[in-house]
Amino acid sequence: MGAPSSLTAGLLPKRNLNLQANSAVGVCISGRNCEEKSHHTLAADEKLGVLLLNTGGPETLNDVQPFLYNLFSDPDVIRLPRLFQFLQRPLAKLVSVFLAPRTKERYAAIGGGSPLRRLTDEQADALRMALEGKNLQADVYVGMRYWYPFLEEAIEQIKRDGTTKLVVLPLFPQFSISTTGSSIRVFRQIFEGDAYLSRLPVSVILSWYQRQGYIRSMADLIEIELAKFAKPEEVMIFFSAHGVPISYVEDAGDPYKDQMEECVYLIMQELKARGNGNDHTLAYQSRVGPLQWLKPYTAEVLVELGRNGVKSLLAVPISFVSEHIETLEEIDMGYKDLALGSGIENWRRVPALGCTPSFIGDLADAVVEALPYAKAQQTLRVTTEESDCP
Ligand SMILES: C=CC1=C(C)c2cc3[nH]c(cc4nc(cc5[nH]c(cc1n2)c(C)c5CCC(=O)O)C(CCC(=O)O)=C4C)c(C)c3C=C
Ligand SMILES: [Fe+2]
Repeated sequence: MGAPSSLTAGLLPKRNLNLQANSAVGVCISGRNCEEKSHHTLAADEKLGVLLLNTGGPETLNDVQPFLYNLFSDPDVIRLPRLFQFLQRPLAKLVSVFLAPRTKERYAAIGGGSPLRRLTDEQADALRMALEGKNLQADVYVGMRYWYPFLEEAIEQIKRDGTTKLVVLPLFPQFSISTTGSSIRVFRQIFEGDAYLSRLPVSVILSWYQRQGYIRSMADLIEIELAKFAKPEEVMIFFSAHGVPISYVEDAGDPYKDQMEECVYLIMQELKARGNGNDHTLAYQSRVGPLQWLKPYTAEVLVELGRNGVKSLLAVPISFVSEHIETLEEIDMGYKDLALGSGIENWRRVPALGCTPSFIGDLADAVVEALPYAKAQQTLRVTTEESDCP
C-alpha cells in the first residue's frame, strides 16, 4: 500500500477547515490504513454507488460566463471575510463577465469547450467495469461542482436508484479546500436534513496521491515520454501543479502544498528505483487575480530554466487526472511557446492518466478498501486524532 499519508500528520489543522460538523459520512483516507485489499462482498440486497467528484467545465462557449459565475460564487474559491459575504454573488458576476471574453478565446482554442464531462464519464464507465472485474456491482455517478451534471443532480439520482452504500471519490489526487473541500462541503449540506441520505452509509476518500497504484501509473507515463527524447537522462522533469492562493495554505490550513510536494517526492522515488536519475522541479500554474499564489510560478521557472541552459524538458501535469483547458491550452500552447522561446529546445508533455488501466484499477481498489469505513450519522472528523480510519 502507499506511503504513509501526511493527511493524518496534522495536515488538516483544526483551525479553519470546516469539515468537522455533524455529517452522515465515514472517512477513509485511502492509501494509508485501509490495508485489507480488494476483498469485500456486499449483501444481496445492498446497492453500491460510487460518486466521482470533479469541477465540470463549460461545454460550449455560451456556457463560459455562467460557468465562471458558478465558480466564483463558491465561497471556497473566492474566500471573503464573513462580514463581506453578501458581496460574493455581485463579485462573481463582475469577475465572470470580466474574464469571460479571454476565457472564451482559450476554450475556443481547444475546440470550443471543455472535454471534462466526456472524459469523466469515460472514467466512470471504466471504473464500473474495473469494479465488476472484482465482482463488485456498482453504479458510478459523476457529480460536478460548477457545471453539468451538477453534484446536486447526481445525489438526486443516487436517491432515486435506492443506493444503500456510497463511496465518494474526488478525481483530485491531492486535497484542496478549493476542490475536494468545496464539493464535500456542498455534499454535506445536501445530506444534512435529508431523511434518506442521513441514514445512508457513506465513505469519503479525501485524497489518494500517495497510493502506490497512482504513483506507479504516473511513473509509467513519465518513463514512456522520457524514452522519446534523444538523451532521456538529460531531461528535466517539470511537475506543473495547479496553484491556489498562498493564504489557503498559510491561513486556512489547506494541506494541498504539502501533499503536492510529497506526491512529487514519491513519484521521483519510484522513478529512481527504476533507474532514472533525472533532475526535477515543481512549480504552480493557473494563477487568477491579484493575490499571491503558491510559488514558484510555472511561467517564471520555465524562463529561468531556459536561461540556465536546460535544453530538454518534460512537463508533467500533476493535479489533474484528465485532459482539460489547463493541460490542452495553458501547458500545450502557452507554456510550450514560452519554454521554446526561452531556450528550451526539446519539449514534451506527459498525458493525463485518463482511463489508463493500472490507474483505474487502483481507483477500484481504493473504492473496495473504503467500503468497510462507510458510516451513516457519523461525525466527519478528519484530523489526526479523530479520523475514522484505525
Ligand atoms: C487541483 C485542481 C484545481 C485547483 C486547485 C483549482 C483551484 C482554483 N481554480 C480557480 C479558477 C478557475 N478554475 C477554472 C477551471 C478549472 N479548475 C480546475 C481545477 C482546479 N482548480 C479544473 C479541472 C477546471 C476545469 C477546466 C476545464 O477544462 O473546463 C477556471 C476556468 C478555466 C480557466 O480559466 O483556466 C478558473 C477561472 C481558482 C480561483 C482556484 C483556487 C482558489
Ligand atoms: Fe480551477
